Amino acid sequence: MISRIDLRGRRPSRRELLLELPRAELDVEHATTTVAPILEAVRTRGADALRELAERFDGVRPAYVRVPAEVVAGAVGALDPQVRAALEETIRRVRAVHGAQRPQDFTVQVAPGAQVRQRWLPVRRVGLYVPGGLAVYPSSVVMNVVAAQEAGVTSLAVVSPPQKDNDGLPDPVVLATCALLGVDEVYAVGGAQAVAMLAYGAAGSEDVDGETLCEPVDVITGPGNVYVAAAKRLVRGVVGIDAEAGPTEIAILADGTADPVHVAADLISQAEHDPLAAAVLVTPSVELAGAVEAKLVDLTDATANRDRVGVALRGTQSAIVLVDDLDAGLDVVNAYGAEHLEIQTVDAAAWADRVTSAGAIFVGPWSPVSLGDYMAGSNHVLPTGGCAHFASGLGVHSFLRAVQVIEYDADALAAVADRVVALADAEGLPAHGEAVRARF
Ligand SMILES: NC(=O)c1ccc[n+]([C@@H]2O[C@H](COP(=O)([O-])OP(=O)(O)OC[C@H]3O[C@@H](n4cnc5c(N)ncnc54)[C@H](O)[C@@H]3O)[C@@H](O)[C@H]2O)c1
Ligand SMILES: N[C@H](CO)Cc1c[nH]c[nH+]1
Ligand SMILES: [Zn+2]
Repeated sequence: MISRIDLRGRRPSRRELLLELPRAELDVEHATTTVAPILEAVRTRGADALRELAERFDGVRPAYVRVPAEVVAGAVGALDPQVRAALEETIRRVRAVHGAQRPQDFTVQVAPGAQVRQRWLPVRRVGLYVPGGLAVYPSSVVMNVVAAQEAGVTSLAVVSPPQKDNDGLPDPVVLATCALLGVDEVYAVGGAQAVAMLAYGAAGSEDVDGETLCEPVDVITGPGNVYVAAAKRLVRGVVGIDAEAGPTEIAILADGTADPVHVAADLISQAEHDPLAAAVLVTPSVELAGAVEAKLVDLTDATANRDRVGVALRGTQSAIVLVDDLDAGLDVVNAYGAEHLEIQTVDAAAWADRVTSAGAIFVGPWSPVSLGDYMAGSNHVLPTGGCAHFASGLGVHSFLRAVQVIEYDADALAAVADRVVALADAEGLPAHGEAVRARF
């Protein structure tokens, strides 16, 4: 079912690897043509367009576009106690890790009386996307909200698609998780239309035409399908966005010591997200490759989302890549830049230290990706499609800006006045120098 790519006997360059490695055929650029009219409809027609788009894409007309605060708060009462306990532990761990992420302000005295300070400021208001198409994601509420709260953001709006089986409200556990985190601004809006509403704001409350339904935000974060990714690409510049976090990817670098059942189970765990999800095993062990192939067949047959898993594993985005040794395997995973990379080898931590590109790295046999999805304390909103080569996963930094504050006294300015004038003249901008001279 899963294809093989055999790189044994040769050491492809990075350029060749990028051509040969499997990758989801996800055309975000093409999807922008589908979503551009959706953005325009929401920008110009607000709540009316949101209700129509929900009917068209989610199959339900939501009773409320903005979920009433009492409905959000009331969802906690209906939570299964075990799910509530699990959510509370997740929140505790994610908060502990994200609380430690806040960068320090600093002041540098560059000369006597001359100082430059750097302050980190949270953005004013954020829009947090929580997917809800093929599956629902209360855990993504935690990842988005806790990161924003730990950055110091005070105005948070959560959006998630209306669910047919919840009267057009978002998933009940999503609502309850918002309430547990103290968020009461929640919208039953999904897909590109949610991104548009957050970026441009929207008018048209439940019963008063023209009244503001949603104020625009400064930053939009969160994972989603190709339409969500395309909409985020289109509104970048109107608002800030995080890295593209599209269909899930897992790569595993494993040697002959890895347990084939663990490797196969971990590949399947991420393949169940989406028919476009990518599962890639990189190994020098032909025995492991064969055993994993066999286990993939057995475990896929037995799993609930077998149809999605089967499509994802057979797709051109998934493969078992055979290499000569772990050094060659490291070249492969570094060129691939997976959203999630597991290292299941002897001396796993040492191999992990040599990884240069991955959204998150899971080290050794006891750190599966699904631990990170829910409970590790790390963030599960991670860059996909090779974006890990230049972008980080979601974190406190996603909601912060650095502002430099410059303060010189008279002597400190006088000490460099001639130098400023020299540079201003060299650039043909003498008024810059005159602005300094005018002070003396
Ligand atoms: N990278 C990460 O950090 C991360 C984390 C969690 C989930 N994910 C990924 O997020 C994705 C979630 O996708 P999903 O579909 O389940 O939920 P989603 O909420 O992203 O998408 C559902 C929405 O898509 C829109 N839509 C559906 N078909 C459309 C069409 N033909 N035209 C325009 N809009 C359309 C609808 O408005 C619907 O509300 C999965 O691919 C999953 O792997 C990624
Ligand atoms: N694996 C997903 C990130 O790509 C996150 C997730 C949430 N729930 C389950 N999994
Ligand atoms: Zn997952």
